[in-house]
Amino acid sequence: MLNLKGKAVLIVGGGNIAARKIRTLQATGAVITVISPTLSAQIDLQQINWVARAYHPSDLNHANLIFACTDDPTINTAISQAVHAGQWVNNTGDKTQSDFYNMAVAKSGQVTVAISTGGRAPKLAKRIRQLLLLWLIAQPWQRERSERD
Ligand SMILES: C[C@@]1(CC(=O)O)c2cc3[nH]c(cc4nc(cc5[nH]c(cc(n2)[C@H]1CCC(=O)O)[C@@](C)(CC(=O)O)[C@@H]5CCC(=O)O)C(CC(=O)O)=C4CCC(=O)O)c(CCC(=O)O)c3CC(=O)O
Ligand SMILES: NC(=O)C1=CN([C@@H]2O[C@H](COP(=O)(O)OP(=O)(O)OC[C@H]3O[C@@H](n4cnc5c(N)ncnc54)[C@H](O)[C@@H]3O)[C@@H](O)[C@H]2O)C=CC1
Repeated sequence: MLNLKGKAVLIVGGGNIAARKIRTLQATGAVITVISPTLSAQIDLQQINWVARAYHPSDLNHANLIFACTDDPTINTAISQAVHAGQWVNNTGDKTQSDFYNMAVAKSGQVTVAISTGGRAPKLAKRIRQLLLLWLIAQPWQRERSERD
């Protein structure tokens, strides 16, 4: 639960995983910059600043939060190692090189439930999220709330 409104978030790489991270970040009001020679069709150009080239270490300047999402483990590692004091990095290909990582989030009405497997089984976290969401939607407080609203 980070408040990322107005924070500078840098995403290196513009593929499938970047697209997923961007979907989650969009709702937070973060200012998102993507550095990548290519961009997945799943990424909405209106929601990000796209710099269409390969990563350069100076790209890290001024970023609050960094996601290394390229398909090149050498680049992802270089990014993890180059972050400055006070910056937090998520190497999406290697949790041992990450200051933080992401949880699966089930949100319904006022309730948010986040699931972590400590990086051991992300697919299981996704499955649990899907089941939890079905359960959450069926709870009486959701109906009471929509009757009140
Ligand atoms: C450490 C972490 C870092 C981070 O990304 O923050 C991480 C790391 C890795 N994930 C890998 C694989 C997959 N990850 C997913 C899905 C999700 N992964 C997410 C989080 C995290 N993934 C963090 C730990 C979370 C935890 O504690 O469990 C979720 C929950 C949230 C999100 O991404 O925002 C999101 C569910 C979204 C949802 O709820 O829908 C799927 C399924 C799919 O894509 O459908 C697969 C295919 C699995 C398969 O096929 O078995 C690999 C192997 C890469 C490779 O080598 O191929 C690594 C690398 C490694 O293990 O270090
Ligand atoms: N954390 C997670 O949930 C998961 C993480 N992964 C990791 O994510 C990595 C990326 O996976 P995908 O997005 O599916 O790959 P992808 O092939 O769809 O995208 C890779 C992107 O990186 C860009 N790129 C490559 N070299 C670059 C450079 N030097 N500078 C800037 N951008 C560069 C490419 O242009 C492309 O846009 C995988 O290699 C794997 O390590 C994979 C599955 C799940």
